[in-house]
Amino acid sequence: MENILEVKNLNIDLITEKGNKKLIDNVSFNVGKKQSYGIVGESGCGKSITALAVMQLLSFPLKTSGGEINFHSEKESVNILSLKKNEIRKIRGKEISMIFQEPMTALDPIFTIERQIIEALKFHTDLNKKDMSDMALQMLKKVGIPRAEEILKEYPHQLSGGMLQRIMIAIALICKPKLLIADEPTTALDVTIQAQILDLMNELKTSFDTSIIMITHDLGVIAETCEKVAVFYAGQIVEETDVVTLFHNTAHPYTSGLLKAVTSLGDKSKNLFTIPGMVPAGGHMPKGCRFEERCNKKMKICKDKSPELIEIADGHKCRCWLYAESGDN
Ligand SMILES: Nc1ncnc2c1ncn2[C@@H]1O[C@H](COP(=O)(O)OP(=O)(O)OP(=O)(O)O)[C@@H](O)[C@H]1O
Repeated sequence: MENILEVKNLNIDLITEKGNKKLIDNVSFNVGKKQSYGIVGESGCGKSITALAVMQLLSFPLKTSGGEINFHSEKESVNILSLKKNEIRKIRGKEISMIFQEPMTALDPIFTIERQIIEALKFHTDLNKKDMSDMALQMLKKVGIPRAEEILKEYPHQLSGGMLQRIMIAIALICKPKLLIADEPTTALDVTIQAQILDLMNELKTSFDTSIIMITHDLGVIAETCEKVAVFYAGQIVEETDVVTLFHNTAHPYTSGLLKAVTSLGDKSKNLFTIPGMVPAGGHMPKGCRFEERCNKKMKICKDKSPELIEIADGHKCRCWLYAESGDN
């Protein structure tokens, strides 16, 4: 499979008066053309800042401190990290779009829905006003908005959270981007609306041939939408594989913990399972495995030495001493 995005040894630092703290540590992954790639992990693992780096949207006190983010459009291949501001603007919103968790804060309360949808068209195309309005209308219909003509003239506060998220998707897709990054797109919504939005994204992915990076803390969302998954923990990838293997042949104890937490939600006879402890904060990483303190399979070596991300089976990578030859007690 050809790749649309190749992230190589990405490092992101937090700049502080006492020096820089590494928040993302040598993260590498590839997203295939037309593929849905999931990034999953608890809050604070570095999912969102990785996505912001792909859009070149990190701002002080965060900065990329190494690596490459190679984006392969139809026309050319570019390293996003080396693009100037005017160059990334041509890609952002056109070739790569992003949907955020909170549509209400991402939309501007003082502009109509129509104005917000055609903003990207104005910037990236030479279409006249009538054609832009027609496209906005068609797009609203595509994302399942009823009374689309009327809604175009309305303002964000007049619409429900589910409707606003559909509008965010319409804005993100209006220029037919090759890559769509969805950062917790359903977290703020009711469960039934969540399912509708995920169905819609799956449908649109097929009709627009878009690759998707789905960022979530919810393995249920991953199961519904993704083909390949990276599990993030404390600024590193700890497991990467196809979605079926992730659920049926789980390797990393952290992934097992996340899965156990989801399955215990559906079983009323059991207490809710949570992984004990917390994700270590950036700049305070332990010397050994970052998950060691919380791990129910830890060995002596885990405290002393950090494991590498290695291929444990075809296309299945894991960062855990359980799978390394030298991982004896
Ligand atoms: N603007 C910022 N200033 C300082 N630290 C930040 C900033 N943004 C993120 N961080 C830190 O970077 C780390 C990763 O944050 P990030 O938001 O990427 O996590 P996440 O996995 O996406 O979690 P969430 O789902 O809560 O957003 C965290 O330790 C967070 O505190």
